[in-house]
Amino acid sequence: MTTAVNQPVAGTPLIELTGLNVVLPTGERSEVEAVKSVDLVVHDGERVGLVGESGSGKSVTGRSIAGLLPTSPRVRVSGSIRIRGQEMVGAPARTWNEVRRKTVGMIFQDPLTFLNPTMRVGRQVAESIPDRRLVRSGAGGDRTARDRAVFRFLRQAGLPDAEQVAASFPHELSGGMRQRVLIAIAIAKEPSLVLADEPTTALDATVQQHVLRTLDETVAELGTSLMLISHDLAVVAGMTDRVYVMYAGRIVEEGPTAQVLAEPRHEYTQALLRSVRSLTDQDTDLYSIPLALRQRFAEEPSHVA
Ligand SMILES: Nc1ncnc2c1ncn2[C@@H]1O[C@H](COP(=O)(O)OP(=O)(O)OP(=O)(O)O)[C@@H](O)[C@H]1O
Repeated sequence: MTTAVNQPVAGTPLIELTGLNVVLPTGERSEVEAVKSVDLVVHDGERVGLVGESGSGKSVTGRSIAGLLPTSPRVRVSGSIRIRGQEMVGAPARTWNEVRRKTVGMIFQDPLTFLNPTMRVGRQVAESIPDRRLVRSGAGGDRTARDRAVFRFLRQAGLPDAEQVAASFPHELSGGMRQRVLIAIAIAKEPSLVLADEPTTALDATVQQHVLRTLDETVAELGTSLMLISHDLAVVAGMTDRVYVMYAGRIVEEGPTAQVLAEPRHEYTQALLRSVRSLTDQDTDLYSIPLALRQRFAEEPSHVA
């Protein structure tokens, strides 16, 4: 069967979750309803945030979109996951593989669990470049063309010393560099959606800001959609147009990011915002909350009451 999961379909959202429930086993006789009745939409070119405290169900929602839930037969998924209009609940593994190859590029919190420790970085990026991309660029599929593309993606992901990075093993790179490698791998696939789950949580503040900037610029350059999962409102405020707030497995609030931050309706969102506002006001980078909020509100006064 041929699927067309990477082809835009007029009037059809790129991602559409409807009444999604995910139950995961937590022990021999116990389970958790990690995601409850979630409705969520991402359109082509949109930047959407998913925020909430630890354990609220953000990652499980993200993994549902990438078909990366645990494989146990005790995992129960109900409701609907449509990708380019195609129902994915119950879809065979090969359809999910195709989605991950062409449509959804994921960036995880911990690159070391994703990267192969025994393979040089360049080869890992090379393997994610689809042949069709090289052929379209007129380069054909030969080794040199692929190497050139690898260096280009690494540079695009904020690694100017691309040749050296490509020749390295993951453990030879810093945390920030590894995270950029994941960005390179994700964008090399030319996905319709970059799904970044806490992409910078493990990094220190300065590196975090650089990596976020790279992700921001790269997504803008490629015109892909972005779904950014974070417990950190600061990150989401600076980089998304629309935000979903999750609490205890449910979406409790959704709207334009500036509006949700300016006039949070749900008490949980208000509490999230209060805790962020009590943070230091000394940050000066775009991706630190006080400034991010100020800039957002300054740029979009129509959203502010
Ligand atoms: N592989 C798993 N097996 C069993 N339960 C899981 C699994 N992954 C997550 N859970 C549970 O599902 C619920 C939602 O977890 P999830 O990881 O989606 O939260 P989160 O909002 O992403 O939190 P964090 O920011 O800490 O990652 C939690 O109760 C968690 O313990």
